[in-house]
Amino acid sequence: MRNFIVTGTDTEAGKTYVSCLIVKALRERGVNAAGFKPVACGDRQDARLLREAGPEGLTLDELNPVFLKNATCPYVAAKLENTQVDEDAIRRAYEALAATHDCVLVEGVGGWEVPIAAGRRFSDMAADFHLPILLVIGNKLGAINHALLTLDAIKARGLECLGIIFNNVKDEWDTACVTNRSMIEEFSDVPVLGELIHGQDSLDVDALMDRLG
Ligand SMILES: Nc1ncnc2c1ncn2[C@@H]1O[C@H](COP(=O)(O)OP(=O)(O)OP(=O)(O)O)[C@@H](O)[C@H]1O
Ligand SMILES: C[C@H](N)[C@H](N)CCCCCC(=O)O
Ligand SMILES: [Mg+2]
Repeated sequence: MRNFIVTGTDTEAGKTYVSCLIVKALRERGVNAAGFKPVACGDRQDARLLREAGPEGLTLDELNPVFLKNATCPYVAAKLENTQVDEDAIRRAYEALAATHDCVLVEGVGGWEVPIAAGRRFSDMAADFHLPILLVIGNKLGAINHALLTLDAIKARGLECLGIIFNNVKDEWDTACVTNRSMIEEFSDVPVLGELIHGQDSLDVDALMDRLG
């Protein structure tokens, strides 16, 4: 099964929340899936949650090769520590995980165009991985713009967008939250592979698995 990258319309869109449900669901279907967090900023909670969802025995460092202490974009966080994001370390850790698992889910950091180094964005690193992309839309007023911009940016890099997961982070149903999905479906040709309500603790991954092949 193909590895893939999970990006989001923004930080806090629910990339980790959705990724953990996906890893769990794939593993329940017998796919030896594991989550990977190349870069964590501020804390390693994403990596801990992905480790909990995945196979036994992975260390945090195997699953999260770069951890920076400041809760900012990786480029700023690295500058504040007089260091740089070590993309070679990321690549080595990813290859090691990919060599021992059927499917590696790579969780991004913040949104698609987040700076990770001078002249480098997360999207540049994603393009170098050349993996298909799953977009998590944090459903709220403003998500349409963020989603269409992200989808256009993914396409502009010649990368495949597997599909969209609509994620209702909060238990709020204003007009925007109710109508956003129809707008995205009308203005984009990327399939919606699932929708999560607030607090949902399982995700049907059949449509995603079909897309992953
Ligand atoms: N469907 C949901 N139901 C309940 N809580 C949710 C849902 N989606 C996200 N959350 C919560 O919202 C917060 C942000 O979600 P999450 O950490 O997954 O975002 P993220 O996109 O991974 O952020 P980051 O850019 O920091 O990686 C978390 O506390 C998470 O538990
Ligand atoms: C620290 C936070 N949890 C994320 N990991 C990083 C978010 C970076 C956002 C940068 C930006 O788009 O302004
Ligand atoms: Mg996260």
